[in-house]
Parts: sequence; C-alpha cells; structure tokens
Amino acid sequence: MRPEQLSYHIKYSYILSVRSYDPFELQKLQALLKSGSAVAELAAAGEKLLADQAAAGVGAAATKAHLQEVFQYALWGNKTDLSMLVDASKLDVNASVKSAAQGAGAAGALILDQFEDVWAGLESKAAGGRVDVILDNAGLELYTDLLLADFLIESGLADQVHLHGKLLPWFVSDTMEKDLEIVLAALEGAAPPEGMQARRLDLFLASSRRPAPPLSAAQVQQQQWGPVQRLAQRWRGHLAAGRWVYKDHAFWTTPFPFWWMQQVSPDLYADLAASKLLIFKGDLNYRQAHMPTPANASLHDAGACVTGVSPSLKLAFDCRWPLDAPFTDALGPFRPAPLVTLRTLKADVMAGLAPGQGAALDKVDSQWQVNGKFGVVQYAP
Ligand SMILES: O=P(O)(O)OC[C@H]1O[C@](O)(CO)[C@@H](O)[C@@H]1O
Repeated sequence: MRPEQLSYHIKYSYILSVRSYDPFELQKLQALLKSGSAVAELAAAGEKLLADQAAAGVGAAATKAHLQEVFQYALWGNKTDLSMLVDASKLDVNASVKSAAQGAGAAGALILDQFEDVWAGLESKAAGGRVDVILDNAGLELYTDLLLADFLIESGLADQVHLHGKLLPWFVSDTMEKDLEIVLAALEGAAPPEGMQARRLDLFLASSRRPAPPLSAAQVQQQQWGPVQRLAQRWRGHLAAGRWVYKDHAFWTTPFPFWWMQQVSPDLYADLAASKLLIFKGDLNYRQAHMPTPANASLHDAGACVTGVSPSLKLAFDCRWPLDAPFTDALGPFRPAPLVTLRTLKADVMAGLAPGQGAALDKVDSQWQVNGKFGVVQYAP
C-alpha cells in the first residue's frame, strides 16, 4: 500500500468508527421541531401536486411543470442550515418560490435557471432508471429533498433514487444516515408539538443517554398532519422496496475536491456514472465541485481559477472563478453523468453567469454571493 493510500485508509477507518457521533444532534432536533408548520404546508402542496399529476396522466407537460415545482422546494430548502438560518420556522419555502419567480429583487431570486436543460436531458433518456441526490443539510432541507425524490419515483421519471449522505456532520447540519430515520420517525408521529417532539426526543435520548433538554416546537393542527403521515408511510415503502437507496461514501467528507474523485475514489465515480442525473444540493457541494488544487496543477490545470482568497486552509483551496467562466470549465474533469446543482449562494464561488450579471447583482444586493437569498439551478449535460 502506498503512503497516501495508507493515510486515506486510516482516515476512512477513523470516520467509520465515529459515524454515529453527532455533536450537533440537539440543534438539528430543535430546528426540525420549529419547522412543523412548513413541513405540513409542503406535504399538502406535495399531495396536491401528485393528485394533479395522476389526473393529468403521464403527459410530459404536466410532469415537467410538477418537477419544476419540486425542484424549487429542494432549492429553497437549502436556505436552512445551522450555519446561517438556525430557526427554520422563519423559512417560508412557498414564499421563496414565489419571490424567486418575480425576478431579482432585494428579497432574493433565482439568478440562473437552467431547468429547461435539465428537462431536455431527462426527456432524451428513457423513463425509469436511476437519479441520484447528493444531500446537504438534515431537517427541513432533507425533507424538501425527499419530496423531490418521492416525485421522481411517483411520476415514473426514475425507478430508483440514490440518496448520498455524509459519515460526519462535516459542515454542522449535514445529513447522516440516522438523520433520515429521525426525520421519518418525526413525520410518522402525531402533529407537533406533542408527536414530533416525543418521537424526536425518544430518538435523541436513545442515542445520547442525556436528560431531555427543554425544546420548543411549532404548533400544528392534527388534521394538517394527515398528509405528512401519509408521506412518511410511502417513504418507508420506498426504502423497504429499494426504490430509495441511502449511501454514505467516505469521499464526501474528505478535503478532496470532486475534480479528484476519479483518482481518489474510482468506486464512487463509477457508481455515480450509472445515474441518469446527479442532483447536487447546497453550497458546499458546489464549492467542492469547483475546487481544483494548485498543489496538483499538473493533474488538472485550474485555468482561470484564482486561488488563495481566504486565510483558512480549507478555503485556500477554493477557487474564485470569473463569474462568467463556463460552468463546465469550473467542473473540470468531474463529469460522471449529467448533473444539476440546486444551491442558494453562501460562499463566493460561482461560475456560469452571463457577462455583466455579477455587476448588476452587486447593485441589487452587495451580499448576493454569500447571504443565502439567491439561488441557482445550474446544469451540465
Ligand atoms: O449547507 P450548505 O448549503 O452546503 O452551506 C454551507 C456553507 O455555509 C457556510 O458554512 C457559511 O456560509 C459556508 O462556508 C459553506 O459553504
């Protein structure tokens, strides 16, 4: 075994040994408990969307419109993460979807929307097959990602959805395997505060053996909770039948940029290549996909990427692309399958905008690259 392989093996073994430990468990619990009304509202919207889908038959126009809607849920769900928006009760995903549709304004907007290309890519392929979602934050964002994964299955666009989580809470609220179970268990219980709180606390106490901390939860009417429980039941079915497959490869929690995946984790790269669409969630996944390292410039030339914009070691590997650099340049050699990123911008790594668009956005909101109010649906075939 070569020294670098040995070091990777040691890190991997360590990660596996601590995979159940999550110092942010309590904060994740609190954020989900407060999101009860958003959860109920989205379940009702999702249920209506599936009923409309069933009524419209398998018509491409209806499926396209409905997919676009669940894409928006998953995109704006990315506003929630414990590093920025701790109290998810303040997030109104539906309001974000509406304000985004009205164009760039101070409240935030979708600044790049390549959904049409995503749809064209999907349409060019046979129905069914596999779609992958590379997850980001647990709690409300995970819930919106599961709404998307559910629609992919129920509409027949995919036979299988592979969900990629993390072995560690790397950027605080990252989804781990137990977070999927916690969300499902919380949805299955009675309406919050009672149901959700009781189920979540049971799980928390079982894993931490600490006394129950005081937590506050949203108040939701029992009748509003019916759609949520029905969702949870169907989602359990997806997991049991293998329509949903949860995975957590160690590569996702190493410092390696995705540019290196094929060399560092060829098994993961080959696995992703079997997908017809990779959906990357969130800001960190976007940054990772755009992080060629200057230390190995001979492996892949970083081209127009400017490095060293931050004093921290982690960020020193980030690249400040010209905002109008082609997205495919920024992805470098990482092209296992067609991919789309659903991301609200929280860090100044961005490529693929139109010339002059960055300057125009500066006038709307000087913090547009980092405040999480602006979103992109960005596609590479
Ligand atoms: O949860 P997300 O969307 O990946 O966001 C993570 C981002 O949040 C921050 O921690 C703070 O903005 C960034 O450094 C990081 O890129």
